[in-house]
Amino acid sequence: MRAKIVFASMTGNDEDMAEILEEDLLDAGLDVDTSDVSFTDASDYLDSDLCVLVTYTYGEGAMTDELVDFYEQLKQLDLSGKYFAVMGSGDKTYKEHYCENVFDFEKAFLACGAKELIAPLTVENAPTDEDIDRIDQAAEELANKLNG
Ligand SMILES: Cc1cc2nc3c(=O)[nH]c(=O)nc-3n(C[C@H](O)[C@H](O)[C@H](O)COP(=O)(O)O)c2cc1C
Repeated sequence: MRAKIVFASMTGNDEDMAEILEEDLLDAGLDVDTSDVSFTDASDYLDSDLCVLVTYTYGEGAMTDELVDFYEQLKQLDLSGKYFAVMGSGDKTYKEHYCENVFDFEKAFLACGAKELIAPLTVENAPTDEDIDRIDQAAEELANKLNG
């Protein structure tokens, strides 16, 4: 099974999350490729069974240019038969905009026909030990569902 993880990160929190997930999925025996959204075309997901997006949210949910480009590419894809998961870091002081881009991408993947394997995983700012445990558990759930 192949997993493609794409991350968007300005200050490193989402990159850290993506790296933790990558290690977990590799340990679970998946073939994993991880890349920065700025250097990735959404069509790269077409080579994978599991499509993952890990993203920040800035500007009260308005997407940054790098995210808009990727989002527009994603919306053109037919991902039926594939699985996806979304996660990301935000800050609850932004209230209704907390991790908004994570949920924007969840909707986009669903519209592309992909099947969601786990609930969106959100983290406040830098992942704590508890958050890392949650990412580990999410990876285990993903691997079990993919292999089951
Ligand atoms: C100017 C600015 C705007 C932000 N806007 C939001 C927001 O709308 N919603 C949210 O959940 N977090 C918001 N955040 C918090 C970041 O998403 C959070 O710090 C996240 O961990 C950054 O991830 P990164 O380290 O991967 O870039 C904002 C942070 C800054 C500095």
